[in-house]
Amino acid sequence: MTASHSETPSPKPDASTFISDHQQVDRSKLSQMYLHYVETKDKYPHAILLYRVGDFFECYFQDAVKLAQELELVLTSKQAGEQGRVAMSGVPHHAWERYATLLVEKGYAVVICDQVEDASEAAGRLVRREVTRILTPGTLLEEGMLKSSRNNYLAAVVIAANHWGLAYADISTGEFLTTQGSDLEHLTQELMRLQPSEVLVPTNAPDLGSLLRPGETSPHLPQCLPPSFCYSLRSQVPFSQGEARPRLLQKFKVRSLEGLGCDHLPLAVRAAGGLLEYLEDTQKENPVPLQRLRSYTVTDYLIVDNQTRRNLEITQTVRDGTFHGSLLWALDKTSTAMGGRALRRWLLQPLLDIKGIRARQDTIQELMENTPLRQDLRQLLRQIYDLERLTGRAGSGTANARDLVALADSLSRLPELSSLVTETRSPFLKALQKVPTVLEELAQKLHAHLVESPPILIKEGGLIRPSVNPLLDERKATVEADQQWIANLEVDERAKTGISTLKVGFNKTFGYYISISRAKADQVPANYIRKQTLTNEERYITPDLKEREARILTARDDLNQLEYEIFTALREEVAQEAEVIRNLSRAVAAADVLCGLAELAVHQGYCRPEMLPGREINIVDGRHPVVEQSLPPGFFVPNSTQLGEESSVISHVSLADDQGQMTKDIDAPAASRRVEEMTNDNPDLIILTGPNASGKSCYLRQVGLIQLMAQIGSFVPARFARLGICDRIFTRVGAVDDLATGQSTFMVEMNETANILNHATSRSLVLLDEIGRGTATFDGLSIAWAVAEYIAVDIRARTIFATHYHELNELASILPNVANYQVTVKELPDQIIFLHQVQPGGADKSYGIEAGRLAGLPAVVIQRAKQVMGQIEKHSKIAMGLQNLD
Ligand SMILES: Nc1ncnc2c1ncn2[C@@H]1O[C@H](COP(=O)(O)OP(=O)(O)OP(=O)(O)O)[C@@H](O)[C@H]1O
Repeated sequence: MTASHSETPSPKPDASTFISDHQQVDRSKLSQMYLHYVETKDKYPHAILLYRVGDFFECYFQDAVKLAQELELVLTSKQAGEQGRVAMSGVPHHAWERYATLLVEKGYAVVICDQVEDASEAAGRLVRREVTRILTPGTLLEEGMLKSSRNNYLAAVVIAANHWGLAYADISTGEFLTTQGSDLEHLTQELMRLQPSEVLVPTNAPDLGSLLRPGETSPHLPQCLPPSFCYSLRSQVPFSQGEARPRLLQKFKVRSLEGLGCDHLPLAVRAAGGLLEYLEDTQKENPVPLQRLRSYTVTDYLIVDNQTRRNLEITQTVRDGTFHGSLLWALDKTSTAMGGRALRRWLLQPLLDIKGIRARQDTIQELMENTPLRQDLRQLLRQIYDLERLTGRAGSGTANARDLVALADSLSRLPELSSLVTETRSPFLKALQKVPTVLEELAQKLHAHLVESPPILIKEGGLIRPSVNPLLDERKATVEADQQWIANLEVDERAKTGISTLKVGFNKTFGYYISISRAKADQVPANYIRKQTLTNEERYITPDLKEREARILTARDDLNQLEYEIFTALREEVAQEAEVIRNLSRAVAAADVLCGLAELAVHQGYCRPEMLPGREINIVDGRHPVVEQSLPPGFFVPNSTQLGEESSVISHVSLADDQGQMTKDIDAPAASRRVEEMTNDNPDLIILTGPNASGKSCYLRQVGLIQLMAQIGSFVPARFARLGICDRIFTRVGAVDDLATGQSTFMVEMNETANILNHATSRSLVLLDEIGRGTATFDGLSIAWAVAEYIAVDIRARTIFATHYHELNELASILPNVANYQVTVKELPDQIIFLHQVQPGGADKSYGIEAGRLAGLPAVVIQRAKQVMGQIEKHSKIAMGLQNLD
């Protein structure tokens, strides 16, 4: 490796000594190769062009500068003909995937221009080079570039006034969906759920084709699109109805879009058509097989906004963003990569449909009751590789022989899987009963053709078994005979010359040669022609040897070529069956998720929640699914929850308090009428108090997680649960300053709270962990009070409101659908013991001063704090004070 390609940080290059803009060169003065480079670069102005030169992929001009900066490589220069020196940096060719992955992760598109013939074939002329691959963040297929546990989505959006269309595809698995809606907030939430690696946006920007990296802005990007994604600016044309529609019809070979369920969804169609055109444009070399387009409606699923997904730590923890410690971590007992991805999708898109939920529950129950079946299935599933992605690679022509062997191994497990589920009731398991014969035959054929452990490279032979193809066998025999001749040569020549150390060797430059130590050089026969002198040896060739060599190399090339052709034909056969394989893969993935959830339910002692259309949330002895798993067995203290039961509605509870004045004072006659009908035995809103670290947040999240788990069809960590379906789960927990947008903690908190108040319904679950802490105490308390009152009276969302403002406990005295609960502690003279038990009643004091005392604040400060506290409390009877308002 030359110093120019080493991975040490680049010293500041002297840019005056070379050209670093390909537009500025006089092309007539460029040598042939550089001319080809700049012409190729013209076609891909927005991507980084990696150009194969011998053992390296090199970049020149501006790309060289970018590559060196981004990957901390040395930036140097190279003579490019009469034009002079141009900026250059590069990476070793065998490691291109690693470097390209880093670039793509940073939001760049990468174009690979490879040598498509051997330098020796070029015989003096310019080696033929072609663009073999275009990599963008949303169009990856290479195994090493993708995370097996999650989908890699490419999305496309079309926005027209307040309406939007969104299509997305994972080209590695073939999934392709589209939807549209009329609330831009839903579009943002959908994008946040999908976390696409790349989003296509039709614009009339002058720099079409450019890729905005996360955080980069453009006036052409609609405001509602979150800045955290990569955006590809595309022309409007393929996103027009006139182009999108026929493109979809042609792609899926249908006469009308009705069959795809999107006939009535013009924006969804436009987004899907635009996405398809992008794939056709960027994947010309390797067209990817996509599954049939499906359409869906965002509001058919439980809406979990990004904030809530984050706060409930569904796929990663808030503190350090790790998978370990997330809900997915606690629930994932899947055995296949496909199952792992499906579970993630389920968690990010829980259901509203009770029938769908119950079908999943029934399967889990069946698998829990039938332990041998569950265990056999899991055992077998573990032997199934990532069929979805293997098929994708076969379809796009990027699979190697090992991929096909893995695919064949997996396909040949399917009949066993099918025989396990012959007696099952669940439709999810029944879907595995029928394995199409064509797949069994395909597996047999792949096994019969390919050797058991083929090499990674597919153009260098060693892939195909004997007796598959007579011509191949013949060529193999010739090559073997020639190789034997070479092997015998060493023995023969030793005998002939009497030189016992004589060896026959091979290298790329000289081909076969005879090596003799220099000390014996005088004994060399006359027909030996000296080719090279090394310190201790001389290397010779003979006319015979060269003649043989030419034959061997040609025969081997022919052999390898034939093997390659047989292999690509097999790969093509797999691609033909992509749809059948993927349909079955989906069934395997779902069965895997349900098996895993059943296993989890058995081992963690989960119960089957009874799912109802109403508003009730009744959890007996619920546990936090993640915290429970992080503590030693039996350490987690279970707690119950009772919220929003409709059956308990009674009609004669007056809003008036003991003094009989409140109905008038709240000044909300309509609301008060509704409130009159409720009881706080089954409240809508719980005010939860308790000292720091007593377990308020944990309890709050536990309720949210149980509800969410129930709506993906899972069993839940509780002794008993009866749960009404929620339309949305909202959370607000202690915010951190949002430095990126320059918003203060308090503004973030207020924005989040406003979002909840504007969108929650009586079917929503709202979890509030402190409101109003980021401002002056009285402002904060007043806002917290008003928010709680609004949610309880106007929205009637089922809510748990954890707070240190124990003044909020007074709300329960005036609103019958509010109840106070506290997390209990035991106070000893010099410590507080956390019992983690949630019990009815409000904490009568906050423990802040107590905590200060235990932390060692001077006694006089503590004493004074208590006096101040006493004074404040005298004046803070809020409910009574409100009575005096007009
Ligand atoms: N039910 C429980 N059983 C056992 N341990 C628990 C339980 N609930 C909480 N804990 C433990 O107590 C710790 C503190 O809990 P949590 O963060 O919920 O307290 P908090 O009351 O919200 O505190 P703060 O008011 O400071 O935010 C948790 O990390 C957890 O380990």
